[in-house]
Amino acid sequence: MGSAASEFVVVANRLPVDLEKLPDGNTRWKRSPGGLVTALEPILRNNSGAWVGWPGVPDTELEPIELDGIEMHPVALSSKDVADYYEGFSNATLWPLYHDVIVRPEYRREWWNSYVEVNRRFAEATAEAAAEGATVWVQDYQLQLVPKMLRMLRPDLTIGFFLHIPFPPVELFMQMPWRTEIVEGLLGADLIGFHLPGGAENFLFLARRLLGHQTSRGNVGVRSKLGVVQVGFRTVRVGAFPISIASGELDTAARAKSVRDRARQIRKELGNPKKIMLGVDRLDYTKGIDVRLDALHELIAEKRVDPSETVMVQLATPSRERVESYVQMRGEIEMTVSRINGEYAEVGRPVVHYIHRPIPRSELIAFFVAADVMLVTPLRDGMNLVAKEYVACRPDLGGALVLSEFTGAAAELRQAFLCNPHDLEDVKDKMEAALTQDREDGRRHMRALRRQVLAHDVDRWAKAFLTALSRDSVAGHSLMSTDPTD
Ligand SMILES: O=P(O)(O)OC[C@H]1O[C@H](O[C@H]2O[C@H](CO)[C@@H](O)[C@H](O)[C@H]2O)[C@H](O)[C@@H](O)[C@@H]1O
Ligand SMILES: Nc1ccn([C@@H]2O[C@H](COP(=O)(O)OP(=O)(O)O)[C@@H](O)[C@H]2O)c(=O)n1
Repeated sequence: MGSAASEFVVVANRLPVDLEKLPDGNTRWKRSPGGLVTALEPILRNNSGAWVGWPGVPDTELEPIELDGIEMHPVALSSKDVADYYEGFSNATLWPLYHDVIVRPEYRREWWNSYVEVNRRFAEATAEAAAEGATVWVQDYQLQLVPKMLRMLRPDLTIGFFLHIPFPPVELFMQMPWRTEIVEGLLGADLIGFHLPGGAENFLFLARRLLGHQTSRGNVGVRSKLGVVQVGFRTVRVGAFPISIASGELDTAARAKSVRDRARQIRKELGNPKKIMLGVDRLDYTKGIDVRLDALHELIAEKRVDPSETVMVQLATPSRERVESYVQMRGEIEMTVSRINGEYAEVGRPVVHYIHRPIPRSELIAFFVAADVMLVTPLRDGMNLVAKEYVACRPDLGGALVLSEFTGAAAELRQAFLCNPHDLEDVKDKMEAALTQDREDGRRHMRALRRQVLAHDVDRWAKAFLTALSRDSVAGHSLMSTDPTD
């Protein structure tokens, strides 16, 4: 442990910034993709601490570096680690298994071995970075073994773990050949957080049935009524903490004149259509981009949507581009975009505008402000921050949100046009209803949605989790204790 060791350490697969190697041989840092970084970056920026993570490029050893007030501790991954631990076990085994087996998970021993080895490297790097008695917050499915490994290296630490994706139903989790090791790995934490009570309850059941631990029974609450697992003399607590966004910052940004001007300009560049529909996602098969495209295609064919008045913009950040299921899905989505445009576009006036590259944050906010209908249609999603970002960007009370019931966000955003992404007729009906909603009804719904998103921001999420974690370390709870953290 060095003298500059930190009292608060976040550990995540990625650093909040990726190192980019430029063609001229120079390097620069750019924002990493995904909602985990969106949520945690402002928290660490505002509370000094360290972040342990991979800098996003393989075979690169870097010294710790301070960026934007955060002490970054890069963990190096070789090209083979990236193939086996990141693309393999994390994103071709765990990701599909935890997202309801939308594609078939692959169980390969060499990927598992790499997962164990890389988790050990993260645990060792964290043990180095953390001060005596520090609080460490481990993030997500890529690092489920770290809590136990870290506890063995540093029993003095308080360790929290948060899972950003759904925790699957027990019957699906039981497929996992290394299911015992994963549950044991997580139980190294003092507090394990999930987005929703259902995930926490699934985990409690496994701790009881698979490992034979005594656990609390009954329902887990939202930010309250934690579950408990007794692991020898240690008590591990389990809870539901739905993540959110820096909603106040986005609300302010969306009110800026420059953003509103840009939103108007976007409308003009799109040909001033009557209605703009928007999708914003990493290009991932869980996000249901194909679902919304198919729904639009049929709505146009059935003459329920007029392609001369309505356009759709799909902003898709490249993601996990070498994983086979992602390669295949990209091909299918691009084919559908071409088919819709081939059948219904006019020269210079596409129906679907598709952008497959990251776009700057300010530009994204302007798109949220410009869009009449936001399409969030995942087949399964842990939370989905995009839905909350859209709502935060609508202080004008305009716009409408079509939201899949299979997102974590749907548990909170009840005033959206909720749809079942497995039922195309339902998606079509909700898209049509959102496009044709009465202005006053729309304002009423948006006001209710905004109340939820502005009141429950990412600071509140972090505070709820960290308060529960610190109480846990001091109080030493008994098996059946419940302890509201709100
Ligand atoms: O790091 P990548 O492989 O490029 O993936 C990006 C992130 O995707 C996932 O995000 C999840 O976290 C969000 C915030 O809690 C949540 O809203 C969303 O539903 C999840 O899918 C992944 O969990 C992260 O680890 C990745 O960094
Ligand atoms: N083209 C895009 C798509 C998403 N994003 C951001 O990436 C994050 C996605 O978070 P999310 O929780 O909805 O989903 P994941 O990608 O984390 O699964 C949001 O903060 C989006 O604003 C972006 O900046 N540009």
